[in-house]
Amino acid sequence: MQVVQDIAALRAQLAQWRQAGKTWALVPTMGNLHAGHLSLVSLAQSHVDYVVVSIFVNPLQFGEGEDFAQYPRTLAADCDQLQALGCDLVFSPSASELYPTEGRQSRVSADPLLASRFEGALRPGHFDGVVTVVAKLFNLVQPHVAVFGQKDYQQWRVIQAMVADLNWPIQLLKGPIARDTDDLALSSRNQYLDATQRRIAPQLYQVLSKLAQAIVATEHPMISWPGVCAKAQQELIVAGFDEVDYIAWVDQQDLTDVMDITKPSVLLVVARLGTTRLLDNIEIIPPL
Ligand SMILES: Nc1ncnc2c1ncn2[C@@H]1O[C@H](COP(=O)(O)OP(=O)(O)OP(=O)(O)O)[C@@H](O)[C@H]1O
Ligand SMILES: CC(C)(CO)[C@@H](O)C(=O)[O-]
Ligand code: BAL
Repeated sequence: MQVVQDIAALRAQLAQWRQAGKTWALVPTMGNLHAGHLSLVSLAQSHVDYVVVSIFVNPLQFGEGEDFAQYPRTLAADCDQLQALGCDLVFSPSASELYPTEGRQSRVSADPLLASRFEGALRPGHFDGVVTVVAKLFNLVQPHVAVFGQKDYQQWRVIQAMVADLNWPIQLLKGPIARDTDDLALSSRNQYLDATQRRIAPQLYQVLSKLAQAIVATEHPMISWPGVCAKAQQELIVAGFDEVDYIAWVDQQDLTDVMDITKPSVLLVVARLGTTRLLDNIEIIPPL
């Protein structure tokens, strides 16, 4: 497995693969890899000849007062895991390699319809930062396939829309949410939790699952939704969460509110334990 920091070395390797008629996938990450990331690499490996994993904590997608400085950076351990899995290339540029122009930077705008609610509302500028770095990575790596996780559902939709809107010839794959044994969605930020918070955290998925079951079992979910949503919110607070940022039931495509199960929808939830925000979601497929 090659580990390259600079764009020239990356391009030299890609040129060889291109000349040999090979296909490759990109799995973009911010590092501190866990089994969720590794599952995306395995998914990528089943579709192409070679897999590139990028590891870059992107300053553009962090807001004022967010955890950019403290975000865990564990490159050596990440590379060990990727090597064991048979990954072919790790691209881990410095910030100055990816953003060499001090003080100015052209940006890609995320679709405002998809990006203005939920994470976009709570983290202004976040999705413009995400799509800008993903666009740069796509231009640099020119992958045939790119893989993202369902855990960051809104991010998935925003990137899917960008790829379609800007006509990138890239096949996108969505990897399912990898969970711990107690069903907590794996996330690098889980390590910010203390022991008490970690015991509370799995309630997020338990409450969300009950909410999904209630929707599927109800004849007129639109009537019961405000009540069951408020109840779920209350259950999270009683379980020990400090705040519920949002619980939403939205269309899988345009992320607007839905009121029945005739179209594919998704339940999104974000709740806080202390300052740590935990994301989770469950897709609801219409009955046949
Ligand atoms: N539990 C998971 N299962 C599957 N994919 C995941 C999981 N967690 C993250 N991913 C995906 O891995 C990719 C890189 O995400 P990232 O490096 O931000 O990891 P993370 O664990 O989500 O970190 P953070 O705690 O910062 O949200 C994204 O496409 C993300 O959706
Ligand atoms: C897609 C991504 C790697 C862009 O920095 C990041 O938002 C993430 O890790 O989900
Ligand atoms: N996994 C999403 C990236 C972020 O929170 O910045």
